[in-house]
Amino acid sequence: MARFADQQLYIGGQYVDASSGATFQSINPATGEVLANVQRASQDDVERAVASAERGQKVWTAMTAMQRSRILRKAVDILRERNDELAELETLDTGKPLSETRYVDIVTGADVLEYYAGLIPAIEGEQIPLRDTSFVYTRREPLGVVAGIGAWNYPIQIALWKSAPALAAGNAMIFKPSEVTSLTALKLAEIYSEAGLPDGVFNVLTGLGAEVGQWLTEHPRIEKVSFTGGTVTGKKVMASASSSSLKEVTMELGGKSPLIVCEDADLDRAADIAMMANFYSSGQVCTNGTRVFVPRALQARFESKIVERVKRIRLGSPQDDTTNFGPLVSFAHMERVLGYIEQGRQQGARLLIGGERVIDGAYANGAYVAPTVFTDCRDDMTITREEIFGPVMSILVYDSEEEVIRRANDTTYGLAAGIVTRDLNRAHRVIHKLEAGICWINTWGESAAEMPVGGYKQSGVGRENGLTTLAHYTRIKSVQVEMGDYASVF
Ligand SMILES: NC(=O)c1ccc[n+]([C@@H]2O[C@H](COP(=O)([O-])OP(=O)(O)OC[C@H]3O[C@@H](n4cnc5c(N)ncnc54)[C@H](O)[C@@H]3O)[C@@H](O)[C@H]2O)c1
Ligand SMILES: C[N+](C)(C)CC=O
Ligand SMILES: [K+]
Repeated sequence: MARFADQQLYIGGQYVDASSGATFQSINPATGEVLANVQRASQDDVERAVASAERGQKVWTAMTAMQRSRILRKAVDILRERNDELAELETLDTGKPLSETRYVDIVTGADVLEYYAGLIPAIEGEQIPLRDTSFVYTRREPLGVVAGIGAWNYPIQIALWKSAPALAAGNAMIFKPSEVTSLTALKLAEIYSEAGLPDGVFNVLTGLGAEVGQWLTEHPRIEKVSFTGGTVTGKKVMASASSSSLKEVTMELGGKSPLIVCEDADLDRAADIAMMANFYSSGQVCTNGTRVFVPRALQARFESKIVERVKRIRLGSPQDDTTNFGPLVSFAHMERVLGYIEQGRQQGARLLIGGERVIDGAYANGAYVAPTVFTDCRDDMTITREEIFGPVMSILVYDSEEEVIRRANDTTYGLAAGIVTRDLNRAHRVIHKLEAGICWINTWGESAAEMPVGGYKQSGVGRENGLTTLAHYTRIKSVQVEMGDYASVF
């Protein structure tokens, strides 16, 4: 018996049954409990959602900018009022501790929605003078119906980071959450309706990526897909988006990001940054700095600071307020991470701490993996080349600035990078040479609404948040006006 009722689709401002008749389960990874049977959208349901979105978008875009801004700001207020309730649901579905979800997941989503709601009246065109009798003006028009496809690690935040700019720009969105964590995206749909969003402007289709995700990506009347997920999947999405209707894409993909500790760094600060960059959300954060480069002379001291901090981690039940390290998102993901840890051992990395599944007492019912640190890692190891997306830190040593920059960039990814040093000349000199889209100096992880985020190389295409993202949910129409004569050569 599931904890919650069967979860339906959300189309046209209401819950509706999927026509597939099929469901999948959402599981609480801390206990193995079945949270809900979630309906799987069919291709007919995708058609229903697109038709509803087209109708809703016409109502939405006919409103004034201030009317749209007020509705989205009302949704912000409701999100903040319901923060704790939504956090508890997110914790159940993801396994992330309440000490995170109460203060980060809904908060950072609502902040981005508030940011874009405020920008709606600022969406403007230009006037370009040509001559006394003629000028051009431009219009920034919405794309129409767009799709969002989310990953499982920050479900409601990702749904908000995609829908906020899309709706602010006057579009309607069909959002597919990850089938691993589908529950809070449906609550967001409820909240948008409660705030006054016209029916059909935000729809949620729960279902599998290879089904619903694919159908959305290929749909000829969907103008853009904003995708968050792994690079392998992202390439599939980009291929079908271009081969189907040449729709625009935003890709927020994987990473294997470097954190460079310099010999003049405050080593306690460097260790604190490395801990947050590897073990927050049990290591399931795309931007994590999982390759920690340390000067050879500081290796032993840095290792001991890391070990003492890992021993302080409070692994526990996500519902316990004192817990700061929960299970991984699923048992399948746990097995993937344990497989990487085994490869690290086999390929000669030296295990400093962790390295196994946690099965003491009740933890045996959950997908718990101990926070793990390898050292003496080489650039050619699987654990330093592939994204693990779990609580596994790899420490590598280096001897010169030139060498560490070269090695930090020696990856097909380019999502994030960071450096810890007291020398700000060196900080900017090195950061400017690192091939990454999201960079931090003497810090790690903060991602304000104003900060555009996205990857270089195979970590992504386009950006989320910041001014630039709003522009990418509009298209420019240029209009030339001629007030003088018109001469034909015929
Ligand atoms: N760059 C970022 O902002 C960011 C943020 C969070 C997670 N991620 C990345 O996401 C990955 C982990 O998330 P995940 O396991 O959910 O990723 P995933 O690629 O397995 O799935 C992501 C989404 O894509 C859907 N999907 C799967 N196959 C599809 C297809 N053929 N067509 C369309 N959609 C399809 C899934 O159903 C899911 O909703 C990691 O690589 C992580 O780095 C990146
Ligand atoms: C946390 N988030 C989604 C912004 C980045 C990657 O996981
Ligand atoms: K789940």
